[in-house]
Amino acid sequence: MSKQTAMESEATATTGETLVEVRNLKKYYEGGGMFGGDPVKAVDGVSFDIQKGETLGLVGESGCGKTTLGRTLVQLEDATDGEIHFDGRDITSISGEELKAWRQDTQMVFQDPESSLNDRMTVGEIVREPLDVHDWKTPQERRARVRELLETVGLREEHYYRYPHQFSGGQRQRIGIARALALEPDFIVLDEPVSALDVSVQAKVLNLLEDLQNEFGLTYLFIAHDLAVVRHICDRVAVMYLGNIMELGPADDLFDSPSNPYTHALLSAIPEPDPTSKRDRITLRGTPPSPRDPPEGCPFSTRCPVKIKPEEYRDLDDELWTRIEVLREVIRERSRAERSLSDRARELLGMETRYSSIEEIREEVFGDVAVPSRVETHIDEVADYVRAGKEAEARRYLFEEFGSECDYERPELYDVDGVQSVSLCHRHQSEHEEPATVYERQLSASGSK
Ligand SMILES: Nc1ncnc2c1ncn2[C@@H]1O[C@H](COP(=O)(O)OP(=O)(O)OP(=O)(O)O)[C@@H](O)[C@H]1O
Repeated sequence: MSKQTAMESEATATTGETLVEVRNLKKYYEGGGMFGGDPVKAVDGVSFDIQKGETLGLVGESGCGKTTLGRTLVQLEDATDGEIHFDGRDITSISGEELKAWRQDTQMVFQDPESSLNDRMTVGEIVREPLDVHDWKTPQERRARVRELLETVGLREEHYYRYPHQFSGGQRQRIGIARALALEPDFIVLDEPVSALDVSVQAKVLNLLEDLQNEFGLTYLFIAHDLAVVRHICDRVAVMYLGNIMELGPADDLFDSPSNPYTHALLSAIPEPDPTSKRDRITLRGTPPSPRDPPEGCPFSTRCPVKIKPEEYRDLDDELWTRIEVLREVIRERSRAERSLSDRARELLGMETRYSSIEEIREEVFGDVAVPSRVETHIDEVADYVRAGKEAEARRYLFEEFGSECDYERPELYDVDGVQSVSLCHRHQSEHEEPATVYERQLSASGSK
């Protein structure tokens, strides 16, 4: 398995002509409130290319940064750092008239056709607005263009003077698509374009999007939750977690043989259409960390079921290792939670608070497993810190004692499956077992119990 930088691996990810090149893109939202606080790292250094005419899918759990990435690509948000090249030009550094001219080439279609269309404007006015803003040709030509666009998306001429609320969800989404097409863009970000629609209508809108792509040579970034839809419509798929792209590859390869531990987990959560088929389900513990306080190493390290153990604990039983990880997660959650003044007061007075004592946590986590003394002494230390109210120190202690490269080193993107797919995981280094191998072993062990 060859190790590459993100730039190198993405440059070779696909063959065709490149339209969009994204390099180490970051979008941070500065902390609000009186004291500022840490920024929300919504997009935290992503690199990828989009080829002309392709549909790149972007998937991941709610809050992982998909919409922010889409909005930043079309410059509805300013990038905090990094570069976005369109046809070779870095558009993060343009402004004024140049930016306005470039905006014609890129559009965004939003999830909710209910709220994204202005109900006080007629359909004709909504679709015509971008033409007016850009002073496109003459008023007569604009009207003719709108009529043509309505027909292109399967609406009728008489719809011109109606209002959005007079249409169904599917028809409203067609209005949004007609508006996005008005200035003949090259690139469209589709942000959950069919999620709000009935299943029967979803297929029609997806077919329309595919037809439009073929007719006008459009390039799409398709953001979605529904993995079945993504597999159907996308050429390649990028999997996002906590502001990072964990894996990117051709749709069929990624769905049939995922490389990244997070992709394995995400795909295992898809309901199986055939009830007799037995697919192993991977349950992830805990919740994703706050994007204000992401892990230092791999973004997925706090929840990864196949995380690399540090050298000195490689012989430890998997079950005990999982419990140590659970303890780390509990302490992390506690150090993250804001304790109210009344909680602090009750604690100082020795009264019951909503926080379990470290003794209770210990009993719950390690009560039914044998803990060797070389581990126990460290848990004792951690308990002392927690009793003294020093959760941050307890967390640090656990990090230093039980952390591995997954905790303290950010992985590179590695080539997996030849040159088409890349995955962000230390396990792709030759000295480690591949994620799929470890998952298989874990699943066969749990099956034989
Ligand atoms: N304007 C903003 N100010 C501060 N934080 C924001 C802002 N917009 C988004 N975020 C935060 O950035 C992170 C990424 O949000 P984003 O909406 O991009 O995720 P998403 O993957 O699109 O989620 P969903 O699937 O629910 O739409 C979240 O933690 C979100 O709370």
